[in-house]
Amino acid sequence: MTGPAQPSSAPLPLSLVAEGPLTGTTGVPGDKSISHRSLMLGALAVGETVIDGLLEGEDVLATAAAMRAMGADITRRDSRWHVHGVGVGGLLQPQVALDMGNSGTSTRLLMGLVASHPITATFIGDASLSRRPMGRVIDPLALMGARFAASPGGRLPLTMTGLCPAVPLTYTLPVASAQVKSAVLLAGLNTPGETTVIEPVATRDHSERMLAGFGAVLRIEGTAQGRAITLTGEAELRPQAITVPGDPSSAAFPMVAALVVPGSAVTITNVGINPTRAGLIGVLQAMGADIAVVNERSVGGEPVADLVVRHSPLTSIEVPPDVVPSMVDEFPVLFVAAAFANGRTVMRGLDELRVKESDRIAVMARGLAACDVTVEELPDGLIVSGSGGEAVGGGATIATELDHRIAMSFAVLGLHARQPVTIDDARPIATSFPGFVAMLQGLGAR
Ligand SMILES: O=C(O)C1=C[C@@H](OP(=O)(O)O)[C@@H](O)[C@H](O)C1
Ligand SMILES: C=C(OP(=O)(O)O)C(=O)O
Repeated sequence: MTGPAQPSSAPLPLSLVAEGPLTGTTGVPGDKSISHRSLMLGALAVGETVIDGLLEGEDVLATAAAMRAMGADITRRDSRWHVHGVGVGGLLQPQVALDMGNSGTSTRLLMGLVASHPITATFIGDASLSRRPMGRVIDPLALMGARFAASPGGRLPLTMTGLCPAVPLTYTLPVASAQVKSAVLLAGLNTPGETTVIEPVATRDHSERMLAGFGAVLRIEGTAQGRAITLTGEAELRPQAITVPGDPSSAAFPMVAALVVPGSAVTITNVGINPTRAGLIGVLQAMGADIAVVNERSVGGEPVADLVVRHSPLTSIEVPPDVVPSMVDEFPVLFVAAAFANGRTVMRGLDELRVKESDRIAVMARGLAACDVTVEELPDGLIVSGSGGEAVGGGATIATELDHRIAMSFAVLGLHARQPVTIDDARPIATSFPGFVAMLQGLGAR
């Protein structure tokens, strides 16, 4: 098996500054979670699925390449993506290793798909992805009958062979993870009988919404153990026309930038506000942020709104741990907002941040300290003592550790720092937010 894929180009240092307020209106690229799922389900429907607003980031392009390698026909024409699927049960044996790049979502969801097809697939990824735990999906998928040869610690590179027909399963999630939930449900699509996932804590529900939209039979019940999602297997999916809303996890960056740069007023249009994703808005509002959620509507079965964000004095709070799943990817940039708040912002229950593209608690704690922000790292969180709205020290070069959210978070911190903040490598930003720098420049950053 091959080792982690290496980036081909040279590191790209980045430093952004704001010499005045950020102003204007911007959109953000399509939702990454929804984009992955639209390609995967389109690839399992017979007929043509057309996708508008797909995120053309590297993570989603890795999913597209893998679905092509397993038989789907996926093309981009007239700024739309056209997917001709193979039908549930129709995935072909890939002839090459599936290169997942930096993307945990691609890897874990595709492992679910492979698990109930009679094919063997090898998954590889970059150095960051090759450190991330896959045991959390291997465990339930092995119970369904898939076989695995993984690298030590249940990591990539790994090769797996699916079982067809697979064994239906009732599985209670041991970690709050939409990726694990989705992997089991996707495996259930080509499995006879009913597959049930019970989640003690609700996680993002894009898979459930989209499976229902494609015509799968799905039942969702509240139980004493949590939310139980039951999928009837051997499903037939009908192709769809999908419009992908803007990604709230990407909108988080201009949102926090506008809050912390004095005098700013920014409108972010077409942002997904699915309650299982929108936790950051409420947390920032509880800190005193002036964020108006306007023009609420529904796009492709998902709630969407425009966000009008004005520079605001922020006050520290203790963030309730039960909001964590609804904003799990937004904590790095919330740490940045906290760096400008008045007082100590306490954030706990963040164990999952340690197994993302980087250890996001440790990497953020180190970088903030290097920029003269006082932080206290906890085993499961971070306490940030803010500046009360003043510019932070800055003046550091941040190691982004192949983590797009670390890179973007420190780019935002640098917008209100006395000395420039330099990101050692901006290339990871392209995994989720191509156009990030141009977006901030459009609002007045330099
Ligand atoms: O299902 C998804 O699309 C995602 C789920 C989350 O991961 P976990 O399931 O590991 O919490 C999130 O961090 C990731 O960016 C996308
Ligand atoms: C954790 C993330 O993504 P993934 O797990 O798909 O790599 C993220 O986008 O912040």
